[in-house]
Amino acid sequence: MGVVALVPAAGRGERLGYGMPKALVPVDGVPLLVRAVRGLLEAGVRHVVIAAPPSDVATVNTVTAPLAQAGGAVHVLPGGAERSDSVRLALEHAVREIPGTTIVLVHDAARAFTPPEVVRAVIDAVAAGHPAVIPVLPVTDTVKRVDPEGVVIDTPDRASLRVVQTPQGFDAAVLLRAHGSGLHATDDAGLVERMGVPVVTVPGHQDAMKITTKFDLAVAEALLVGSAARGAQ
Ligand SMILES: Nc1ccn([C@@H]2O[C@H](COP(=O)(O)OP(=O)(O)OP(=O)(O)O)[C@@H](O)[C@H]2O)c(=O)n1
Ligand SMILES: C[C@](O)(CO)[C@H](O)COP(=O)(O)O
Repeated sequence: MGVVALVPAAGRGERLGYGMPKALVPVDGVPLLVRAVRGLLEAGVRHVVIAAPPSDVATVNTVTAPLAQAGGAVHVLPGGAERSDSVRLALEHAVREIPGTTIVLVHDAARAFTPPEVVRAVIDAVAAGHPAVIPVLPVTDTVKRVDPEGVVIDTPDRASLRVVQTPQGFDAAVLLRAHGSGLHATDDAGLVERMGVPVVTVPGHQDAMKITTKFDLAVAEALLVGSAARGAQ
């Protein structure tokens, strides 16, 4: 089973406003990207392809080199203008350069605290024969659809809604076809869905939240303090 993880990490992190690409922002001295890749390696992934901010490829190589020494192969290449471009570039690299790639995970560097159990659950479900697998959480707020003026259209039944996380896992050939389809979506499973391929869900985890804003970063720092305190008990 050849599992390769693609890590889109080329975003600018404008909403976080830290003055550097978000993937390199440290939490307790360790960049988000390093934490995300470490989680994948801990889950048993052996090849990780990182789409880095084009101006920071050398820095990303430097910060991730020690991870490769710890038993995984880490490949770094420049990402693209949009997240989907970064994923496509990393996918093309994986298919070209890593023989035997059969299962592909796509995992946001920004979801740096995703527990390895979530990664393993996604891999296991793809290995069991599902062509596309995503981790999800229930929606805890009431959600409304609104028109461009902000007037409510309706209230979808939240029992059928889910919040979607990463890693998203795919049969490699299916993901390659999805990225060559010319379709657009905000996540990789969205492309696969539009091709009519079934996408199944596994339970996500609150710690797999996407660090987007300063508030999210503060939550991540609190999570780390909490887990250090639990470890010391
Ligand atoms: N051109 C891009 C844009 C985003 N990403 C990655 O996709 C993931 C999800 O994107 P998001 O969290 O929205 O990050 P940013 O694009 O950096 O955020 P912002 O919109 O605030 O700049 C991140 O790991 C980000 O680095 C990427 O690889 N290439
Ligand atoms: C892939 C994703 O993290 C699933 O929730 C999300 O769609 C990424 O969205 P972004 O707007 O590119 O950050």
